[in-house]
Amino acid sequence: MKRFFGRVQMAEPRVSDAERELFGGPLRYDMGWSQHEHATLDLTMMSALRSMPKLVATTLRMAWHADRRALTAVVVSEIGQGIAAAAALLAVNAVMHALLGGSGNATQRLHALLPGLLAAAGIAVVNSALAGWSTARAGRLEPLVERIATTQYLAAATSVELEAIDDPDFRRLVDIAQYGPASARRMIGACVAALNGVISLITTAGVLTILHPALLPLLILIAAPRGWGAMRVAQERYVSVMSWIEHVRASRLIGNLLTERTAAHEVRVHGVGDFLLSRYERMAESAETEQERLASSKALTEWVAGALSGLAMAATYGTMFWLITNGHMSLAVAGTAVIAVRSGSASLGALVMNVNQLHEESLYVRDHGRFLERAAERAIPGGGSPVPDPVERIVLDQVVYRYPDRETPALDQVSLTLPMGSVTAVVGENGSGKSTLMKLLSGLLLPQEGTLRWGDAEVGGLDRSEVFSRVALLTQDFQRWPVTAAMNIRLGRPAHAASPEDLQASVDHAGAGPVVAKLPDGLRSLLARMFRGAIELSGGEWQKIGLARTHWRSSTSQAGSVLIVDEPTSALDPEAEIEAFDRIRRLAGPHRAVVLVTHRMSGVRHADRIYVLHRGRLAEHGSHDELMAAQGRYAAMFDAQAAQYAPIARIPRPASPTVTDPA
Ligand SMILES: Nc1ncnc2c1ncn2[C@@H]1O[C@H](COP(=O)(O)OP(=O)(O)OP(=O)(O)O)[C@@H](O)[C@H]1O
Repeated sequence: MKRFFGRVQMAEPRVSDAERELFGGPLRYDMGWSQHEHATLDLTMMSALRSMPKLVATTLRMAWHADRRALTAVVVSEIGQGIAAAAALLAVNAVMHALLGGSGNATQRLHALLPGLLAAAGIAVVNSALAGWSTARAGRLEPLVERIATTQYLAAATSVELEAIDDPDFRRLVDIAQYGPASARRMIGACVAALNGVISLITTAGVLTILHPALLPLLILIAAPRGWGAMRVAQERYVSVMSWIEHVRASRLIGNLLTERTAAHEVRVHGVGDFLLSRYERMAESAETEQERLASSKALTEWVAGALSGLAMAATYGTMFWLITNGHMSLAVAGTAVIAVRSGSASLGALVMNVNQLHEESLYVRDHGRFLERAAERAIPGGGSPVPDPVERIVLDQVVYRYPDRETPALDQVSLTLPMGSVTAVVGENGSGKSTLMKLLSGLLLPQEGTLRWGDAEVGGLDRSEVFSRVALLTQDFQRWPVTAAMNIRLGRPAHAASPEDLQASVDHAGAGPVVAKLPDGLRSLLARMFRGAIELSGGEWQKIGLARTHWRSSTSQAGSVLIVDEPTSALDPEAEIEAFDRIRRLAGPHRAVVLVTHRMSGVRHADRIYVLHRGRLAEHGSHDELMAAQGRYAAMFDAQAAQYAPIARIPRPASPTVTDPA
């Protein structure tokens, strides 16, 4: 009994050997479905029914905002279908009476049938027209709701502070909420179906009560086991999905790795392909065993539900037989009742399934709503004062910045000045805080202590979109947009319309002329390997396009701007690197400051001022000559790199390991 009526238990996940070998145990993604685990496992028929009105209201509100006329049409047509179903039953009743309860000869009886039959046929035509109307209007509503929800999601994701994007909890919410829009779309369909189910159930129940009051409880008795069966099967499926979601993800991860372009080299040369494929098969086999178990369990539950429903049906027919033989019910009413009971139990079964689906989808829609709320809390504030004009310098004073999940600050009491027209270099070992400093300078992060001022204005009080408009960024991992070469450059300032000819000066400045000349369609060539006919550039060629984009942004910026370049030459050959540093230096102008971050010491020696960071603190600063004379950290770094190019007197060879011959 407990097998069928007890609480559905979460099965202990069975980890395949392949998973243990690869991941050290089950992969546990802390996102998506697992967040719904408890909400979903709580799903009982009562809790699902209790939450029904709220869910329907949420969906209807969304649909109302999307297109109120389409929504009204759907509701009207669904109510119309319910009324048509009731009218059809009454027409059937009239036919039954004419057939079984009428008087006269056969011809007269057949004539008496005609009005009922004609009415039933007319109602069927109206009903199908209403169903078609509902389908067409719901077909408009569904994509509309999905589009609105997707736009809300994307707009919210792009409007938050960078700090939120770096926050793992927020990222998780971003991941989960992506399923919301599709669920909102499916909820419309489920809602319409549920509405249809409720209306036809009410009308059928009304007709049955008119026919005989005893028939309504009997209808419930027939439908209840099927409803229970549907709910039980759904619960078992949820629990299985919960238990197996991590394993499904693990095998999907392997599948992706096998086909990913970035892994293609090692998959082939290191023989990783065959190895991972065999693990994939073993993991898939254990998932198939679970599917088989689930199918058997479903078959058994449905059989029990069917048997109970059959017993209830027998009891119903028995009662009807008793009512007829004792003269409490006419044969005609009994005939109509049989049809009404059948259609009523089908409606109830479908309703249970739809409520079930509504509940499942609503979990994702709720996540979507939660994400929108959290994103609004963490959005970059709008408004603020304009950036002063002119700005003579940007000044950091005793700035401290600590990442949310870190104890030690990434930047600790850092002070520096960027005068317009100057080139400032920032150097330091890995993890010393250079990139964090660049994020602060570009307005992506705000100081937690100390001040950052554009002219006399504190950055926190400025209109951030104006600050961004004064910044040009070129980082090592700059975006390689899958669009044409021209658009790749123009996206440095997308709001500024430009023809490929307008971009030529930027191409020339970046030394990207030969790169563009090689492209089949010049600047109009598509740069994206995933599309047919597109071209893939090498890392160094991409960096030249990136530099052209930076030039385009700088050349279209207003007075008082800053150009931030972070490791811009890592993929360039030595000659191109020297040229690139020269071009970047030339971008400094009377109203533009350039900040350069690099590990290439040769690139910074011509900077006006060099700042050396060490473990988030400013270790020293000065010109190249001053810092070399000081013989501190900078001089040590510079000398270490220079030594690699010094003439080699004698290359010491490492001692060969002694190999003993076992023979
Ligand atoms: N998003 C982040 N969340 C948490 N900690 C971070 C984040 N980004 C950087 N850090 C930490 O802050 C410190 C400074 O990192 P940063 O990237 O600024 O150094 P860097 O000098 O640019 O290093 P590299 O030369 O390797 O690029 C490091 O300890 C790093 O682990």
